[in-house]
Amino acid sequence: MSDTPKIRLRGLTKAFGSKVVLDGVDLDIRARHSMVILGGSGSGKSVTLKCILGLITPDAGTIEIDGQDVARMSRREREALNDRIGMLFQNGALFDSLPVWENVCFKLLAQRRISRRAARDKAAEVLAQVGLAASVGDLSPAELSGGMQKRVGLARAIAAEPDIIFFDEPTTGLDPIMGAVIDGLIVDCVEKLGATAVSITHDMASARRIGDDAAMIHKGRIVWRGGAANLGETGNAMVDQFARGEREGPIQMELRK
Ligand SMILES: Nc1ncnc2c1ncn2[C@@H]1O[C@H](COP(=O)(O)OP(=O)(O)OP(=O)(O)O)[C@@H](O)[C@H]1O
Repeated sequence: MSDTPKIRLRGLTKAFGSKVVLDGVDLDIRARHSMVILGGSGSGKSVTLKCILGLITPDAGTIEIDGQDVARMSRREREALNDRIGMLFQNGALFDSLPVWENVCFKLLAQRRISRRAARDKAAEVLAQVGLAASVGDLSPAELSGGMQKRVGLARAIAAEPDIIFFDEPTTGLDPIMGAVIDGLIVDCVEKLGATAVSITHDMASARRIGDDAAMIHKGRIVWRGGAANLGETGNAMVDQFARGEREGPIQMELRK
């Protein structure tokens, strides 16, 4: 079973009206590895993630997690799977009505896996991992800077020690040093927690730091897959143009409809 990918996508297709966004996405994501998904704006990265998360139902194709087709799961099985998934949303997506510590331990509290007293201690511990003082736990998310909100979002994503973690633009809006700190935490999630990480990023330095594997999506299809370390020098003209941010190359900017 060790060769079974953590996540296996085959022929994933999704259209919104007449607009085909995913056009047969095939992708294997290795267990306990970090995969970075690259692609231009509007290429279908977030829609792919939302399909895996069960937030969007694909029109066709299969999604297998640990070899199990998610479309065939009972509601209870799907819920159990979701409990094993952590997600860092692009904007943090914190609940403003709850203090930071409750945000961090939201899932553990909702599942009654932890008492409120223990949750405060757990929140302090996880906040320290992302470089925030325990006192931040008593603040409201509205009182935090964007970068702090991002770190709290990361703390929330890892607090329940998930098996799979999705990161949507984890370093956007952070200063370069904090970006490197967050990258280090993502690597730790994989190396220390044994999680499988899937990240969407436009930050190539970050992609090289956090990724074992990388895949590029273009016009709703995976057009390349390889190691993340050599992004920019892969020999694939499309990937290298994208990774180097060059205007000239096979990818032409299209007017957005
Ligand atoms: N719920 C939806 N209804 C209609 N169209 C949608 C919906 N979600 C996404 N789209 C469209 O699907 C296309 C792909 O969107 P997606 O969010 O996956 O892009 P992306 O690759 O993540 O881009 P970016 O890097 O800009 O975030 C876009 O054209 C978007 O407008």
